[in-house]
Amino acid sequence: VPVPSWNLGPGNPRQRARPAWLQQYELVGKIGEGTYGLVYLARRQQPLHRGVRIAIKKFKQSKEGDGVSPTAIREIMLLRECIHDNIVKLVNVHINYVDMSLYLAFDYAEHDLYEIIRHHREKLSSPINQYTVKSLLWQILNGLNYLHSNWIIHRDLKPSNILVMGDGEEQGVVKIGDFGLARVHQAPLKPLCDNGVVVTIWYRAPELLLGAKHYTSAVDMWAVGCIFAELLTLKPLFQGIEDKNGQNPFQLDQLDKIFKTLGHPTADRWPTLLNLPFWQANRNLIQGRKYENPGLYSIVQQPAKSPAFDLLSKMLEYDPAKRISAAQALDHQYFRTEPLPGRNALVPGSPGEKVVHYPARPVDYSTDFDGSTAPPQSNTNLAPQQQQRGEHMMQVPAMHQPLHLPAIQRMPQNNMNNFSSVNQQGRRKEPDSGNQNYNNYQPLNKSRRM
Ligand SMILES: Nc1ncnc2c1ncn2[C@@H]1O[C@H](COP(=O)(O)OP(=O)(O)OP(=O)(O)O)[C@@H](O)[C@H]1O
Repeated sequence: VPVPSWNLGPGNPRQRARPAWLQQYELVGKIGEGTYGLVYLARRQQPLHRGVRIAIKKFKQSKEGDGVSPTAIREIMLLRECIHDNIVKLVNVHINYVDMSLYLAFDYAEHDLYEIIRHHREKLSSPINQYTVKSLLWQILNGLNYLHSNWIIHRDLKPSNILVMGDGEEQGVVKIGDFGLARVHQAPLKPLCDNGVVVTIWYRAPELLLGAKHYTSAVDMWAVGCIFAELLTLKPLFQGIEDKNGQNPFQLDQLDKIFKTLGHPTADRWPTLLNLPFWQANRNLIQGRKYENPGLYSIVQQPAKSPAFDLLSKMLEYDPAKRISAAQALDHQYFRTEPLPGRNALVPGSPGEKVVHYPARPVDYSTDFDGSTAPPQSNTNLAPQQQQRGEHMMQVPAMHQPLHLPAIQRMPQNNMNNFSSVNQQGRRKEPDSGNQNYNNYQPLNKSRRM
């Protein structure tokens, strides 16, 4: 890839200030901002991988200013141990010892479910085809089954954390990302009271909302159920309004939204309910309104007896002990009925169906690694293919400056009558890399397109 004339040369003092690790990349721009840092798009420069896109996460420093945060360290430890088709791959790690900032480079994924769902809802006004829904779900479960089999709970699954590969050899393959808050858990489960609650409110399992002291892998299955419903309807299933002043993790509105759709939980259906701290403490508030007629099937518009509805209701089972596991879900009838799931989720489900072209991830071309904004560059400096993509190579600066960046706007601006703008995204990080033997590794080899 030709380097634009205004790019930093090796003699430039700012260029020399770049750590060796960062010199392997040409920064394209900023693609996102999460709770713990910024995400950039860059291109690899090594001869064998020249031009290959990569997502670089720069972590904010911890508030205490005492170097790389424990969250980041935890993420890396997890990342290094995870290798799976459906888990985003960590390709490089760097700590800048000058300011103790941390950079992680991941394989770049052009799409995520947040944007795919939004495209169907706002641009196409048409549902995602059944084959795509099934293939996405199967791969999410496959990645999750791998994590759960290795005692890792994700805890922050939501559409923006489910990445999908764009054009290329892995097109349409799902990659679970953002394991910032995932932890290796070992039986017996550790108490979590010191951690606070971490799952974004819309995808948060009822036992967490009611103060359960332990996470189990069932919290991820609840989130997958919510994502499954959202894939079917293009709208978040339970859009509770977060009470930021409330007694976290107790979120009455979120619980109310769940109860309204699934009916009020009962001790018959969920015996350990009575032991949950906020159930007892807020009896009057919670039970003020009793919902008895679950309306899930009318919301997702699936026949109550269909395999899709059966699987969904098993994911949204109140009692975490009875909730379906990822391994069981992969074995469900839904995945054995036509259309069968495939490795490339983004191809049409049947001949004659139109291919959907999802838009490329929006990139803020003007923001640099340190968060500063570069003056607009003339396109005449760019190689033809860069001009076509509208890309500007960024100068990579010295890295000692604080980050003061506005988040990239990902909330829908209009056209959203039924879609509350409350905290849709939820934010956190991801992980991966290592090479261990995994007993439950399940390659995508079961269906017709694998
Ligand atoms: N490997 C990747 N390839 C492409 N885009 C990515 C990659 N990893 C993350 N992103 C995108 O970058 C954006 C920010 O990601 P990040 O994980 O930092 O935050 P988040 O998931 O939006 O929120 P939070 O970190 O608070 O959970 C998201 O849009 C996400 O889809």
